Amino acid sequence: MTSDNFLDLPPLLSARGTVTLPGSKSISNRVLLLAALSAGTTEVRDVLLSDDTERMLDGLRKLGVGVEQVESHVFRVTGCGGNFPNKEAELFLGNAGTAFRPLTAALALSGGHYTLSGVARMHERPIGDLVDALRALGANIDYLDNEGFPPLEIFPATLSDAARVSVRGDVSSQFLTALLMALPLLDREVTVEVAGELISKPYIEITLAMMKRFGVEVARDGWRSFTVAAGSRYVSPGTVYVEGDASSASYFLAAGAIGGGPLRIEGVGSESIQGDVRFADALALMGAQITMGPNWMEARGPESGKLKAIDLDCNHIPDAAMTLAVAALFAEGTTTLRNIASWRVKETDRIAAMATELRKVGATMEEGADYIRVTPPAHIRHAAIDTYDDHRMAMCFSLAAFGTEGMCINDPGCVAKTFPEYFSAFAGMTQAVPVIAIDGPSASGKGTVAQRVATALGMHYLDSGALYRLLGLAAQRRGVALDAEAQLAKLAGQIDIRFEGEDIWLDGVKVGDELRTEEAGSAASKVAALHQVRAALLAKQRAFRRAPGLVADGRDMASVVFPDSVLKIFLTASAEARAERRYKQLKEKGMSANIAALLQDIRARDERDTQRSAAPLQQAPGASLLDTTALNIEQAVAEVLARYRAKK
Ligand SMILES: O=C(O)C1=C[C@@H](OP(=O)(O)O)[C@@H](O)[C@H](O)C1
Ligand SMILES: C=C(OP(=O)(O)O)C(=O)O
Repeated sequence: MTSDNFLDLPPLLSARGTVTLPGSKSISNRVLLLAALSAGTTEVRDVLLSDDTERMLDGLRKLGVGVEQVESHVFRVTGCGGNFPNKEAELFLGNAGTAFRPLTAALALSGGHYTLSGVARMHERPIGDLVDALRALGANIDYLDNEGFPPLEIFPATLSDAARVSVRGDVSSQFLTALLMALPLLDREVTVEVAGELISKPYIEITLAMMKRFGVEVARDGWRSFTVAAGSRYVSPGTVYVEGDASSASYFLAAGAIGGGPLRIEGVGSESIQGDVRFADALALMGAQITMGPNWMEARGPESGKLKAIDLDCNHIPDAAMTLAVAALFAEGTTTLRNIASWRVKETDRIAAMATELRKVGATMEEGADYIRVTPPAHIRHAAIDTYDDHRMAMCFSLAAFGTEGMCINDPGCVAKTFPEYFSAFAGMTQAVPVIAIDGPSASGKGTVAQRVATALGMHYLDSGALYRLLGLAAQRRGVALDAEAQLAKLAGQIDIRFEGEDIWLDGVKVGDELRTEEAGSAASKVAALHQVRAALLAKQRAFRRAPGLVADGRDMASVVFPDSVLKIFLTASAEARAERRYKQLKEKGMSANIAALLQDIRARDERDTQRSAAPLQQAPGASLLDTTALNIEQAVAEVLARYRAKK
C-alpha cells in the first residue's frame, strides 16, 4: 500500500527468512576514498549503492578520479596517488557525513580550490572541530555561511610543520577518521591527539583497518593519540570486498526478535570489523536468542516469549541504538538508552524525533541531553510517523508495524540514503496478518460464505457493505442527503461502528433488520459511489485487520482495501440465482417479496456497481472466480477453505 508520500504497513504477525545485506556505508565510502588516494587501480566489490555512496562517487569523479562501474556493485577506481587531477571543483555531498568530513580533510591538504556543500541539514551538522585541526596543519578553509558548519570553501594550504595536532572527539568520531585518512598526504610524521572523550570509537577501528588494508599502519596510544609515520603512502590492495552493513542488519535482527524468527542476515557476522554488530548483544540482553557465524547472524524471539527492557550505554553503537528505541515498544518495562548525545547532530535531532514519534504510538517518553527513556504503551497505536528525512527513523519505525494496528511511514523514500530497497527487503522477511478478500455482486452469498470461513479459521470478519449501509442509515437519521459528498465523508469519520458476533452497533445502539432492507441497500449503493466517502471509510476498514487474520467481504476488498490479501475470491452467481436466494431470505424473515422485482433490482444494482467510477465492481487482478450458481453454502465455504489451504 504505497503512495509517493507514505507507506501504510499492515499489522505484522511474524518475521522469518534470510536476507542478504547491502554493503556497509562506512566501509564503502572509506574504501572508495582510499582507493582514489592510492597508487594503482582498485576493484571494490559489493559496494553499497545508495545516496551516500553516490555522493562520494560523484565527488571523486568531479575531482578527476577514474571511477568505472564494471558490474552492478563493482567499481574500478584508478587512484591518483594523493594528487587529485582537478584542482578546482564544486562538490555537492548531500547529507553524507562519511563523504563530507573525509573529503574536507583530503582536499584541505591537497593543494586545490574547492567548495563543498550539502543539503540544508548538512549545513547544520558541525564540522568546526575538524576545520580547527586542519587549520593547525596549515589548511586554508573558509566557512561560507555559519562559523563551524558547511558549506566550506577550501584554498591551497600553506602547510605548517606541526608534528602534533589535536582534534576534538566528543562531537563526531568522523573528524578523527577524516584527519587520519588524510594524513598520509603530508610527507612527514604527524601525531593526532584526541581532545575530550572520543565517541563512537568502533568507527575509528574501521578507519584503522581500512588504512592498513591500503598499506598505512597507524601507531596508537589507546584512544589518546594516533601517529601516521613519515613516508606513509596508500597502495592499492588490488581487490577489496565490502562487508554487509551492520547498522542495516539491526532492523532485521530486531524483526526476528519481535516477530519470532528465525531471521538470518548474511553479509556480516562475528568476524566483522563494524562496531554495530554489537547491536546483537544488546538484543540478546533484551532476551532475544542470537546465534552467529563469521559472516552471518540469526535472531529469534525470546524463549520466555517476551522481550525485556534494558538500560544501556549505547555510545559504541550510535546508529543501531535507534533500533533499540523502537524495539523497546515490545519489551516489558522501561528501556533507557544512554550516552547518545551525538544523535542530536545527525540526519535530524534523533533524540527529539524519536521521542515525538514514539509518543504518537502511545509510548511514555523521557528525553535528556544525551539519553532517552521509553516506556511502552499497553497497546501500540497506529500513527502516521514523520521521518524527518532520516533513513533510520523510517527503517526503525517499520518495526512498530508488529503492533496490532500496523504503521504508516511518511516519506519512506528517505531510506535511499543507505538502503534504497529497504521496504521491499522488509516485506520479504515479514508476514502480515493474513486477509482473505471475498468480493462479489449483491446477493451472491458472499456475506454468509465469508462469515463461515472466518469462523472455520478462527479469524475476524469484516462486512464492509455494512459500513456503507450504516453510513446510509446514519445519514438518513441525521437528515444528511445521500449525495452530499463532503458531509457524508465527515459523517463517515465520526460514526462509531462495532461488530459483535452477528450484532452490529451504530453509535452505541444496536442496529436490527433495518440494515438489511432493500432501502438500506440502495442508500448504501449511493453513498458508496462517492470517492470521499470511500476514502473516509478506508482507514476504518483496515482497522479490522487484526491477528490472527481477517476475512473481509465487499466489492473492493481485493483491489483497494486489502490489495495484499493472501487469497482473493470473486464470488458470484447468475442474477436469477441471486434473486431466488434473496427471495428465500426475505420470506424466511417473514418479509414480503416479489421475485421479478428483486431480479430487476439486482440487475440495476449490478449495472450501477460495475459502471461507477469509484472502485467499480470487478474481478481484481489476482482474484480467482468462484461461481456459486450451482453450489450450496457448504460447498462454497469448502471451496474457499480449500483455496486458502492451497495458498499456505
Ligand atoms: O565513521 C563513520 O562511518 C560513522 C560514524 C558515526 O558517526 P559519529 O562519529 O558522528 O557518531 C556514525 O553515526 C555514522 O553513521 C558513520
Ligand atoms: C549518522 C549517519 O550518517 P552520516 O554518515 O551522514 O553521519 C547515519 O547513517 O546514521
